[in-house]
Amino acid sequence: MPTLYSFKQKDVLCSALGKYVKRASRESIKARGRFTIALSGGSLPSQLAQGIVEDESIEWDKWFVFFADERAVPLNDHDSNYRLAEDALFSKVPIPRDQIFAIDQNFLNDTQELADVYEKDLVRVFAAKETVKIPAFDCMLLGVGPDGHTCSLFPNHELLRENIAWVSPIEDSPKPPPRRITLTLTVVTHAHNIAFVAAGQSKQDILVKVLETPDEGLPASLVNQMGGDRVTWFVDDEASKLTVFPKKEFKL
Ligand SMILES: O=C(O)[C@H](O)[C@@H](O)[C@H](O)[C@H](O)COP(=O)(O)O
Repeated sequence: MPTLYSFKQKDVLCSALGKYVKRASRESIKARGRFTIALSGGSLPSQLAQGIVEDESIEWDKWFVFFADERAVPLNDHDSNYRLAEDALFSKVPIPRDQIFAIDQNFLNDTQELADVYEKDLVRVFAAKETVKIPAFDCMLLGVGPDGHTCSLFPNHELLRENIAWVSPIEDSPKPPPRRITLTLTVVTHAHNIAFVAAGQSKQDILVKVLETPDEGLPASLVNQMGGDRVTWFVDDEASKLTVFPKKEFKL
């Protein structure tokens, strides 16, 4: 069963998220010598940054950063998830540039190629598909949309059934921009630690659906079910106002 933490104030939420990520980083580096993390877009990069940028104990040189999803746009475009993360995080901490995996700008016109080339980056870091059937990220950081989408996995989309590719293209995202790439559900749910972050009134209804009526098969519910106790929700009291799902007290 997932863990739900709800915080009165957004800055306390961010600092708790930061503690969670720092612990995952410490434990992964101790166990495997590095920390592999996938970031989403939306408000997540700045929420994460608030909780970690000032921490001097983080071993940034051991971080390998991927994107849970990315829009097929130039890296300096306002729609780029990379740009969000660059502004909020990468520009402020010394993660080695060659350990930050952005999409390849040469393939923006062909989302299948864009996804395949990005998958090759995963293969380089996690080893070949023949050796590692599914890459296991140390930490997967996700947002959730009001429709229950997460990454670029949208409700009722055929992509939810993809179980061979690690990275898939999508050309018809209901949320603009339509052309994107995304980690597949298989990869997302295989991570050691999976965290959702949701804040504000606009998340009230979707939290009730995802946490209380998982049978609707929404992408965020599927991650919740498949990830089980590896899934942690960081929400604010505004977002969790309507849910009766049991909340835990945050202690780390
Ligand atoms: O690619 C996208 O369309 C966004 O990145 C999206 O997936 C985002 O993660 C959610 O909509 C939640 O965003 P917020 O947490 O900012 O509400």
